[in-house]
Amino acid sequence: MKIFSAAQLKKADELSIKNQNITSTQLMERAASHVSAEIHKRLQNSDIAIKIFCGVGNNGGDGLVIARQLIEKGYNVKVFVVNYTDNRSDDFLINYDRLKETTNDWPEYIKSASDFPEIDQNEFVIDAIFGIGLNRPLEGWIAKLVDHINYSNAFILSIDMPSGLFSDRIPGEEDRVISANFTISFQTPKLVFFLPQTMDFVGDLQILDIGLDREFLSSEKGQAELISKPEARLLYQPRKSNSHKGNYGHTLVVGGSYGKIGSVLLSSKAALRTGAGLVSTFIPKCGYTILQTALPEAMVIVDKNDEKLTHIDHGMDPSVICFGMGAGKDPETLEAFKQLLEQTKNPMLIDADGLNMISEHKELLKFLPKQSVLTPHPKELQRLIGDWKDDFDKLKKVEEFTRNHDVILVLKGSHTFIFGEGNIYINNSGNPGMATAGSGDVLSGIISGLISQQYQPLAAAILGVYLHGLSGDIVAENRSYQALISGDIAENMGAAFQSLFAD
Ligand SMILES: NC(=O)C1=CN([C@@H]2O[C@H](COP(=O)(O)OP(=O)(O)OC[C@H]3O[C@@H](n4cnc5c(N)ncnc54)[C@H](O)[C@@H]3O)[C@@H](O)[C@H]2O)[C@@H](O)CC1
Ligand SMILES: [K+]
Repeated sequence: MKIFSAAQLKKADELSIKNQNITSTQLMERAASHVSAEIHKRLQNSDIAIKIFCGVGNNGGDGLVIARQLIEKGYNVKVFVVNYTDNRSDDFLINYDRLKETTNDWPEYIKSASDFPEIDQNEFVIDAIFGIGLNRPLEGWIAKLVDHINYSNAFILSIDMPSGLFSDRIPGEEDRVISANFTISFQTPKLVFFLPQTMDFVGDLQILDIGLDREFLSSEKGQAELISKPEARLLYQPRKSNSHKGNYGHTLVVGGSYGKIGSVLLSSKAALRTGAGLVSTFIPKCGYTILQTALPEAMVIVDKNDEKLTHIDHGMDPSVICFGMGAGKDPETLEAFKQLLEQTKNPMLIDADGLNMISEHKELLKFLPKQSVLTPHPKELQRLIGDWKDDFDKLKKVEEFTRNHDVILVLKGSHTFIFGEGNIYINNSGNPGMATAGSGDVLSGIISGLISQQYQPLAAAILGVYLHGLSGDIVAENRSYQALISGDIAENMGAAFQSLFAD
């Protein structure tokens, strides 16, 4: 699903009105009807007290339509107009009149802090104060109203965006933003819903298709693309029945040091479970018995050194090399890594200490094979590209980095971002249980396993990240977030592949 800016959404809005020959009031009615139907489905005629806070623009207009429709269904609704200006949007005014025709309990006006209603924690608050039209931080009593709502502990549903959240910048530390439990957003998600600095304001997220212009939505380039099952499924390459292991490539996993052989084991197992035809490992001698015993499907070649990598003479022609897990940063390992980079022409996957060595020796960047996949977590990224001002600045800097070095970058996080070929992809699978040791090693193995099966590196990164999260979701469902360990993610890749096509 594409993610559009506020300006693009406004354009989609206008085009829909024109091409579908409807009025903006009709579009608002359609959008808000989807929301009230959703609320009705979940509340099931409950008699919970609903307080709807409406701004005086179109987000407030949505709130008025939702209020009218819920009142018509018999819900206990009280409407408050957050009167931040005397200028009302046309659709606000039309729906204000319609609401007054529906109920004798007219909206109350909030013009200062003395007008704030009490909000009980057992009530249900709908936040329709500001949407994508927000253009400056909230001030004065409006900022205080946001605190008042947030501190009530009532359940908060935000319409389109949590009020106070900008669609194109990070709020300042003093800025007030509604902390929603749930956000229902129109047509496409907004980029800020997925950025680490702003995602917590959003709560659970639901996107409602309000029928905006299809042609525009499909032809317009988005700011980013959200990867859920339908998008991931499109990347999948079926296996031919007439094939042999040679068709699925050879992944060479290089890494490990004394005490850290498990990382190589996890990556190798994940590559095999993802479908790599052959997996070999190159590790220090101390890991030989461990690997041969724990993973008999993998071949093992050992370094001359017992405890660390010093000379990576693999003597093979692998489809992809997955480097860095548990490798450490010993000077001899650094030298061996440098030689490996110089010798390798195929795209590589570089993780963990591979990334750290590059960060400390930036001259290595020029030896990176084109289209290699780098998989940093935020700290590793910071070492690699330096500091950033905020999450928007980070996106810009990573895009520049991937362009300058012709690489794919997978920025791991609760929503993992994948950067490549001028685009940003945001992963929508996975769960907090996956914040566990070795989870990244498994991801490296999965992506390498896909590259070895001739997926393009970018496609391998996007699909690999999605499958990794999906497998983690399947494990968490059976085992809980707490009990999930990274080996489970590798073990459950089969269920993840099956789930990709389950519905
Ligand atoms: N596809 C779409 O774009 C649709 C949009 N609709 C709704 O319309 C909303 C956008 O409506 P508007 O453009 O009227 O904007 P908003 O309702 O978000 O904001 C209203 C106005 O408030 C003023 N304002 C901004 N920041 C302020 C601040 N800090 N303090 C005081 N005043 C401030 C601005 O003049 C702004 O235009 C969407 O979020 C959505 O809820 C829906 O009705 C249907 C379809
Ligand atoms: K809102």
